[in-house]
This record gives sequence, C-alpha cells and structure tokens, in this order.
Amino acid sequence: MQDGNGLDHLAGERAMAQFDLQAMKVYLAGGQREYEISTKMAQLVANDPVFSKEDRVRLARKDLYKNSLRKAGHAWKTILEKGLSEVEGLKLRHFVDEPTYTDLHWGMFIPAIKGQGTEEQQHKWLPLAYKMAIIGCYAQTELGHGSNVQGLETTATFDPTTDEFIMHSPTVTSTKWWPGGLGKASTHALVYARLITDKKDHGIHAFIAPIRSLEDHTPLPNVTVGDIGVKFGNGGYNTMDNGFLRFDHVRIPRENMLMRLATVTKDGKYVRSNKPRQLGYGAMVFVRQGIVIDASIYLSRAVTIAVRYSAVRRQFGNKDEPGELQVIQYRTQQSRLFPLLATAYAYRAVGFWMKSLYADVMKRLNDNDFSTLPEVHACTAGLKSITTSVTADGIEECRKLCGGHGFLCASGLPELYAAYVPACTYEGDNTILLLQVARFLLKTLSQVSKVRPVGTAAYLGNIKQLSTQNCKVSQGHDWLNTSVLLEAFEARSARQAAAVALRLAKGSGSEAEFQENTPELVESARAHCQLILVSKFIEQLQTGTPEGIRKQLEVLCYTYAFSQLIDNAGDFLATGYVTGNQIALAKEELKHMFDKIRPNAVALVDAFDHTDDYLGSALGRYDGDVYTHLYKGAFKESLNDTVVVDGYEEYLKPVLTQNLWAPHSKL
Ligand SMILES: CCCCCCCCCCCCCCCCCCCCCC(=O)SCCNC(=O)CCNC(=O)[C@H](O)C(C)(C)COP(=O)(O)OP(=O)(O)OC[C@H]1O[C@@H](n2cnc3c(N)ncnc32)[C@H](O)[C@@H]1OP(=O)(O)O
Ligand SMILES: Cc1cc2nc3c(=O)[nH]c(=O)nc-3n(C[C@H](O)[C@H](O)[C@H](O)COP(=O)(O)OP(=O)(O)OC[C@H]3O[C@@H](n4cnc5c(N)ncnc54)[C@H](O)[C@@H]3O)c2cc1C
Repeated sequence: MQDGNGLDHLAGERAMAQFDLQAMKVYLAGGQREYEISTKMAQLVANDPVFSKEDRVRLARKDLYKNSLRKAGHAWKTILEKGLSEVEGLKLRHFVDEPTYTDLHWGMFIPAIKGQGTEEQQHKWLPLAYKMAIIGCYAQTELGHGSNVQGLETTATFDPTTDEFIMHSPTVTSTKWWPGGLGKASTHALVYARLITDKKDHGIHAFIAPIRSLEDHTPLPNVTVGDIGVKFGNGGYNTMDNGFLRFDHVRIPRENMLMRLATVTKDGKYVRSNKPRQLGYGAMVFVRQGIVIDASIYLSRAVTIAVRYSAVRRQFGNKDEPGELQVIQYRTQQSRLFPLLATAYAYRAVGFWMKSLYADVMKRLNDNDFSTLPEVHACTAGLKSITTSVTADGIEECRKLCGGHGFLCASGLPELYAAYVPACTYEGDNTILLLQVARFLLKTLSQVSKVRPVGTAAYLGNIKQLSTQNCKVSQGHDWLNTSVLLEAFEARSARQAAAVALRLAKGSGSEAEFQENTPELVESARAHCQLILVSKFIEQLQTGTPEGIRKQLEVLCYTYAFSQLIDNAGDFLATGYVTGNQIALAKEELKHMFDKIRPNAVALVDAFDHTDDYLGSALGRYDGDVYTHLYKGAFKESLNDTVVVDGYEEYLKPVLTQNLWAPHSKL
C-alpha cells in the first residue's frame, strides 16, 4: 500500500517556514499563560477515553445524546476534582468539542441572571447555578417568533392575591422552541414572556421558571417539555437537546421575575428603572462578542485540514518538474485557500479586540454610562453576522478544496460544517443583525453634524472628505500602505451608507420605503463591518506584535484586505472611489502575497496548534500520513463489520438469483 509520501512532504514544508512558530502559537493563543493552559487542556482531553470523538457520526441520536451527557458530566467532575480555574474549565469544554447543555447554562443562563437580576436575585440563584445544583437554559425563541423578540406570545400574568406570576402558553405558536439544553437536561428555564399586570401588557421581560423536579427530573405539573428532533447532519449539533416548552397556567413566585431593569411590587405596581431596556439583551451581546473568536477557531480547523492535505495531495504535473505537483502549488488552490487562512488570522486578532471592547462596555455599564452601548451592539451584531457567514462558507469551501475525500466524514469537515452552520442563525439571524447595523449607521449619519461619531463609526465624521477624494494608488506597491488601504475601506463604506441614507431621506420615511432599500442597507452594513475587520486587524498588528512573527502577520493582513477588496470589487467600483485599474493592481499584489504565504503555509496552520485529536481528520493529520489512515478508517465502518453484508439473504440474493428478465425490458 502506498503511504502517499505524506510524512516527508509535511516535514519538508515545515522546514521552509520563515517565522518563529512558537511565538506565533503564543500570539494566537492570546498570551503565554493562555498557551500553556490550552496545551495542558488539549492533552488532558486527548488522553481521556471518555472524551473520545470516535464514531460520533455513526451513533444513533439516543446514543449520541447519552454519550454527550456522559462527557459533560465527566467534564464537570474533572473540573471539580482537579480544581480547574474558570479559564481552564472553558478550555476543557473547548477541546471536548461538543455542543451541550452546559454551554447554555454557563454561556447564557448565568450571564442573563448577572445582567438582569438584582443583587438579591443573584445571591439566590448564582450559587445554585455555579455548583450546577440547577441547570438552566435560555428560553426566548418560540415556534412563531425568533427574530422578532417583541412578538413573543408567552404570558406572565401577575396575580396579587397569591403574589405569583402565572406562566402560560396561549397558542401553539407561543411554544418555546429551540432553546439548547431545554429538551432533556435543564431543571430551570430563563423564560422571556409578556409581563401583564392588571390587564396591562408591559412587553417582554425575563422570568426564572422551574420546569423539572429536582428530585427525579420529571416535568413539573402543567409543564410540557421535550426535544424538538434531529437536526442537520450527522453528529454536529445533534449532541444538543434543543427543546420545546409549554406552560399551562404554571405559577411561579413574584421574585422569579428578573427585576434589575423593571420591578413588579407586591401590590402589582409596575416600575421601570432608569436603565435602558436594551440591557435586557445583554446576554446576547455577551455571546455575540465571543462568537467572533469562535469563528476564527472553526475556520482555522477547516483551513488546517485543507492546507495540510493540499500539501500532501498530488495531481498532474508539468514538464519542468519531476513527478506530480502538490495541489497547493496550483494558483487556483492558493487563491481559494490562502484568503481563508488569512481570514482565520484576521478573526483571531479582531476577536481579541472584541474582548477588550466588551470589557470596556461592561465597566461603563457598571458606572451607569450607557453611551457606547449602541456602538457595541452594532459591532457585536455586525461582526457576529459577517464572521459566522464567512466561516460557514469557508468550511464548505475547504471541503471542496479537499476534493472527493473532503466529502468523507473521516475528513472531519462534514461534521465541522454541521456543528457550525447554525451559528449563522442562532444568536440572531445574520440578515436581521446586519439590518441592526444599518439602522445604527443611518442614525449616526443623521446626527453627524451635531454628534461626533466615536469608536468604529468615527470615520463617518469625515464623510465629506471621504465622499469627495478618490484613491491615489497608481502602482501596485502603493497599496502596501495601511492608511491607503484603510481609506479605501472607509470611503467605500461611508459612500454606500450615505447613498442609501440619501435615498431614504428623499422619500416619505415610510416603512415600505425602508423595506424597499433593505438590500442596499444590508450591503452598507456589510461594508462597515468589513472596514472594522480590516482596521482592527491592522491596529492589532501595530500594537506590540513580536518581531519574529510581524512580517508574516503583515502578509496575512494584506492578503485579507486585498481579498476583501477584490471580492467586493463591484461595491468599491460602484462608489467611484477606486478604478478598475486600481483593483487590477491590488490583484497583482495579492498574488505576490500568495507567493510569500506559500513556503509558510503549513507552519502557519501548525501555529493554530490544533491537536490531531481535536481536528479529528484523516486529511489534516499533523504527520500528513493521509492515505494510510483513510484506508484504515474504512475498516471501522459498520457496514464492514461482516464481510457479507446484513441484508444479503433477504434482498440482494433474490435479485442476483432469480435469473428472470424484467417483464417489460427491451434489453
Ligand atoms: C462541558 C462542561 C464544562 C463546563 C465548563 C463551562 C462551559 C461553558 C461554556 C460556555 C460557552 C459559551 C458559549 C455560548 C454558546 C451559545 C450557543 C448559542 C446558542 C444560541 C442561543 C440563541 O439563539 S438565543 C436567542 C437569540 N435571539 C436573537 O438573537 C433574536 C434576534 N433579535 C433581536 O436581537 C432583537 O429582537 C432585534 C432584532 C434587535 C429587534 O429588537 P427590538 O424589537 O427591540 O427593536 P428595535 O430594532 O427597535 O431595537 C430597539 C433598540 O434597541 C437596540 N438594540 C437592539 N438589540 C440590542 C442589543 N442586543 N444591545 C443593545 N441595544 C440593542 C436597537 O439598536 C434599538 O436602538 P435605538 O432605539 O437607539 O435605535
Ligand atoms: C441550533 C440552534 C440553537 C438555538 N438555540 C437557542 C436558544 O438556546 N435559545 C433561544 O431562545 N433560541 C435559540 N435558537 C433560536 C434562534 O435564536 C432563532 O432561530 C434565530 O434568532 C432566528 O430567528 P427565527 O428562527 O425566528 O428566524 P426568522 O426571523 O423567522 O427568519 C426567517 C427568514 O426571514 C428573514 N427575516 C425575518 N425578519 C426579517 C426582516 N424584518 N427583514 C428581512 N428579513 C427578515 C430572515 O433573514 C430569515 O432569512 C436556536 C436556533 C438554532 C438553529
């Protein structure tokens, strides 16, 4: 059997690297301490058989889910027994690499209580949640409404005679539908419902509703709850018990309404705090900011697989070189693969920045400073949208880049895609989120003469200059100036936003006109987000990047920016800021960047430091021994458990042995 020469090829690839690999690993991990924790947790998970991912795509749903419960329980036990810190626990969860109920418990239930609960409520619920004596989920979406949160139908009606809320699901469409962890695991749900006091509807508020017995886990009286069914793909998101939930006049104590933003008194009086109601969306902002770095991780996994495999795989050849060519040598392969590699790096850098942005807004909110909230909302919503869409498409592109073998589950790519693609929908449908960004841009532009825009919208303060001056690039290397590049992205975004704002301003201001212009609004939001991504990648590079990796990061940064410019050339040209010739010059520069990436490509994906266990891919193995492992893998296929397939006697043999012509055959 041919072993594909994989080992030799990747060793040769690694020898070509022109940067400090270790420094890059530390940079991508977010620092030396994070790097050490990451390495430790990756080993811990890889060496523990309970966390094995083997056969995940072959398990029936019930077994898959039970195994996922086993892993989550074991993870929790490991965290407690080893006394792991929060950062270590999160890393452990990361390497376990399975969506599960604990994600929603820690990722949304707890943050929502922290953000919306009073101090007293936090003291009551958080200790229980922290020791997992209760398991919580985030029950917002219903069968009838997900994006339109204000349209939710579940009611929480206050009964002053008993000092309780009556939780009720009045219609089929009011059934809670989708919450992760709700289906089978949760004991409590954070329910978003219409608050009604004295027949008055005060809109959507959050309530903690017990849903399962803490004694035997059975649903509480008048609660109907279960799993919504099998989802897209094998394995993937099917380890999660996304659930449904209905209440039939279920009573909960008044104190179970989270009352930081609004209160209902014992006698039924509704009192709003002076804090903005948008703080009720805080858990979503928290998760959205984290999704950007997650996008980088998922994309980097796919890219690692595709780059390593492209260096191992050989097809055709040319007269000038002996043997067949590695497919990574082909320009078309590079032009599809290297921008994705650069994108994974870009999202990592921007993800780091998002963390600081979020930390800053939290500090401000604690000091009752709400001034940056709209910008942070636009940023988190927009970048969540762009990065998840690009990553989902990027994983699929990596699958295609691996040819036929990419279609096998052994490549790791189909399951990666299935687990990732719902990120385009959950935590806000990506189009809905871009429309939020567009509304923010319109509002900012409408106030630009009075209020100087700040943060990521600051460039809109220069709208006049950006609308009148054109791009100065006359030779390819003119593009290798970050201010020239940034100005191009700023001008394109400012002009697109201004154009649609002007069109709307000329109209009657009706909702129908707004709707008519939503495609352009979405495009302008996308342009704004692409500008943020490019500018923050550049900014991150300019702030203390170690010498041994700076050059490579610059190459990746230009690769990212040029590919964005070229992929969106239509928009750039339509704004009139750049010419066709300038785009052509950027294309040439991009090819030069590919030449610089090529000798470093394998080392650049090694720097992501994904272990073989975590990647779970025969094509993306560190040693490049692809063919041996694909071949060995086939013997794990359950159809090969017997040499003669089950079903032969009943169904194959009769076909083979009847020896009759089909009645109407003309053969
Ligand atoms: C192993 C064990 C080990 C243990 C170890 C530990 C393991 C731990 C593991 C931990 C891992 C963690 C990972 C988590 C994973 C999670 C997975 C994901 C799950 C997915 C969850 C979900 O899927 S959960 C549902 C999300 N469902 C949406 O996402 C609905 C979208 N729909 C909207 O989001 C709104 O509905 C929409 C459109 C804005 C209209 O809102 P609306 O109706 O109120 O109307 P408007 O548009 O008028 O907005 C009114 C004004 O609010 C402003 N504004 C709007 N939103 C704002 C906001 N967020 N912040 C600030 N401001 C905001 C806006 O800008 C306006 O401002 P202005 O008035 O100034 O213009
Ligand atoms: C795997 C997964 C996990 C989830 N986990 C949770 C959870 O834990 N808790 C929870 O509460 N929810 C959860 N959800 C639900 C999720 O948050 C919603 O599905 C999401 O917010 C989208 O809402 P929707 O389903 O109502 O889509 P819809 O809004 O019905 O979208 C359908 C289509 O209509 C378009 N559309 C809708 N409104 C407009 C508009 N105004 N303008 C233009 N286009 C529009 C959308 O762009 C989309 O193309 C989960 C969903 C998934 C898939």
